[in-house]
Order: sequence, then structure tokens, then C-alpha cells
Amino acid sequence: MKKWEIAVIPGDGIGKEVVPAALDVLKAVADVHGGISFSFTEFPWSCDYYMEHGKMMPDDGLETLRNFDAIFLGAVGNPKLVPDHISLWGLLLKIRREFEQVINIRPAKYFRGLSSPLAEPREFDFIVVRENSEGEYSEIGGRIHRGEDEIAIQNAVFTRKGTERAMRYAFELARKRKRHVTSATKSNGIFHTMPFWDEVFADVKRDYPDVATASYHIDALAAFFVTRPHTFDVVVASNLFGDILTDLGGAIMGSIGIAPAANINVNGKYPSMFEPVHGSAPDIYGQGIANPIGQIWTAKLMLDHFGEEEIGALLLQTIEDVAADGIKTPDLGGTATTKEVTEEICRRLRKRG
Ligand SMILES: NC(=O)C1=CN([C@@H]2O[C@H](COP(=O)(O)OP(=O)(O)OC[C@H]3O[C@@H](n4cnc5c(N)ncnc54)[C@H](O)[C@@H]3O)[C@@H](O)[C@H]2O)C=CC1
Ligand SMILES: CC(=O)C(=O)O
Ligand SMILES: [K+]
Ligand SMILES: [Mn+2]
Repeated sequence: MKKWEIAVIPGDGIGKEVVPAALDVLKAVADVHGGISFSFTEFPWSCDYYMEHGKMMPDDGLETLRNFDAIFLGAVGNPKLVPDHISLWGLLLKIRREFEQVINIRPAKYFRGLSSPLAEPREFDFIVVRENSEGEYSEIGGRIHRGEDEIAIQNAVFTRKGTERAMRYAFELARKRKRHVTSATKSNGIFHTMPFWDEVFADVKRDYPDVATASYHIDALAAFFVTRPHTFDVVVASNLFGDILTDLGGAIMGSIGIAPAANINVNGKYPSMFEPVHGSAPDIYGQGIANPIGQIWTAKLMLDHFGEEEIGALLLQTIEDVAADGIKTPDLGGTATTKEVTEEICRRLRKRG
């Protein structure tokens, strides 16, 4: 029996609704599999925690998390209580950085049973590889003066190591898929970092002559995600571009509420973290209608990471079946609750197992 120790951080808002839902599904997965089990240790780190303790997590929080096989997180952010840049940098981004989770994998695919807002989508299936450790997400910069002389400066950081690492990851991934990598650039407007990005891409692709490539400016690429998403396989993007493209990836699937993500530590020094693309959705929190699929599909990415791909595939198929049969939350045009969708997924999993 293989046992995985999981640190669970529901976080804020609907994180507190969809994480328990996904844990129920993981318990069903373990039962059905028979040879794996999970131990879940929950941590209340969140904006509520901040209100009580003046910080998003305890000082030894990272030390505590280190010993787990993976971190399973919902979402962070409650702007009514804590400014977003404080809460995200104090928990989510802190874990990504300190645990060297340098790659963020975010798949999107045409989903059976979901009505995409695209009029007549062809079947698409792509993965955005988002650089997750540097780029436009940086604390470097500052503000001076007030009033009409006020100045804010924000520096983007692109290292050859980090850029190349994300690109190589994308090429290796493409080799296991349809052997195509698209680079998201903006070298016509961003004077230093994006021409650099293009140069590194040109260097790296020379090592992968068996993989076809394309490079588009981010504005055009965003439009292509709408007009011809079926033409993409692996897309490699900087931290910010990848962030934006993957909400769009969720939207064309039918809802950002189903988009999964994995923050991968590639050097094996620290655990990886699994959290969906979406945030804490304060606009729907507390109504019991949050779509749990993003969190559940994220659990599938965690299973893949553990090498449990077979049961992961069964889980994804079950999610699709439930959606195809119309058991959907309101964001997908349905009337089901978080609980109803979750219970139906668990029920069918157990029936199959
Ligand atoms: N990785 C993370 O933890 C992220 C955290 N955030 C934080 O979340 C808070 C809200 O941010 P927003 O910009 O509103 O983004 P959001 O992703 O939370 O919500 C955007 C829209 O999508 C809907 N939505 C999101 N997830 C859904 C789900 N599972 N089911 C149904 N509908 C869903 C929401 O109701 C909202 O209308 C902020 O504090 C923000 O900083 C935002 C994005 C990522
Ligand atoms: C913060 C955020 O939106 C993300 O990392 O996806
Ligand atoms: K999230
Ligand atoms: Mn985002």
C-alpha cells in the first residue's frame, strides 16, 4: 500500500468549499484503487488567519510543509480583509518561490458535455507551461513621491536559467504529445525582456529538431485561443502571460471553474503544489454553487504526479461523464450544487471500481 502525505490548505472563499469536495473524491479514488491511500493534514492559513495572527502563515509554515509529499491548495484572497498583494505574496506566491515550484502546468481541453462560449469549437487539447518563479511577478521596484509627482516602478526579471528551464520543460512535454511548441512573446513592445525571451527560444528549439514551433505576440495569441484553439499543443509563456492565457483557456472550456493547475518543483528538493487556476470567487462564496471540477481535475494532476496515471485517467473520464449528463453547477449553465456534482462523481467512481 502506497501512502501519500498531503498538506491541505483550503485558503479563502470557495477554496473552503471545493477543497473538501476534492478530498471526498480523492478518498473515493483511494477506495477504488485499493493500493494507495492518502493522509490529509489541514492548515487554516488564509486571510482569516491573517486577521488573527497578522500573517498569512506561521513563521515555520514552510518548514512544516516541507515534509509532505504534496500541497493541495484551494485559493488565496479576500480583498475585503487583506489587500491581494499582501495575501498572495504571504502564502501562495511564497510557497511557489521558496519551494522552487518553477513550472506551472495548466491544461485546457474541449470538454464533453460543456457548452463552450465559442460558437463551434473544434476539439482542442493544449497545455500552457507557465514560467512560475520570476518574470513580471516580482517584488523588485518601488514607489516615490505622492500626488501628481507619484512614481511607481516595477521590474520584471528574466534569467536565462529560468527562461530556458520553462522552455525545455515545454519541449520535453511536447515530445510526449503532438510535438508542437508555441512561444508567447511581446518583443514588439517590451524592449528588453521579450527580445531576450525570443533569443532563448531560438537557442532551445535547436535542440529539439523533431518538435515544430510557432511564436506569436501575446495579443494575437490571445485572439487565436478564441478563433483556433485546436491548433495548439504546448504553449510556453512567462509568468504573467501564462496567468492571463490560462483564465482564457478555462473560459473557452466553458468556465474558469474547471481549469486545473500544478506548481511543479522540478529539482526534487521540495514538494509540488496543486491548486486550480481560479481564485477565491468572493462573488459566489457561501452559496454552495462553486464548481468543484477545477479542484477535482487538479487532484487528477496530483495523481499523475505520483505516477498514478491510470486512476487519474478514470477520474477525468468520470468528471466528463457527469458533466455530459448535465449534472453541472450554474457557471456551466446547470442547476446542481457543489455537493451534488461531487457526490455524483464519487458515486460513479465507486461504481466503476
Ligand atoms: N491562485 C489563487 O489563489 C488565485 C487567487 N485569486 C484571488 O481570488 C480573489 C478573487 O479574484 P477574481 O479576480 O475575482 O478571480 P476568481 O477566479 O476568484 O473569479 C473570477 C470569476 O470566476 C468565477 N469563478 C471562479 N472560480 C469558480 C468556480 N470554481 N465555480 C464557479 N465560478 C467560479 C467567479 O465567481 C468570478 O465571477 C482575489 O482575492 C484574487 O487575488 C485570483 C486568482 C488566483
Ligand atoms: C495569482 C494568479 O492569478 C495566478 O497565479 O494564477
Ligand atoms: K487557485
Ligand atoms: Mn491567475
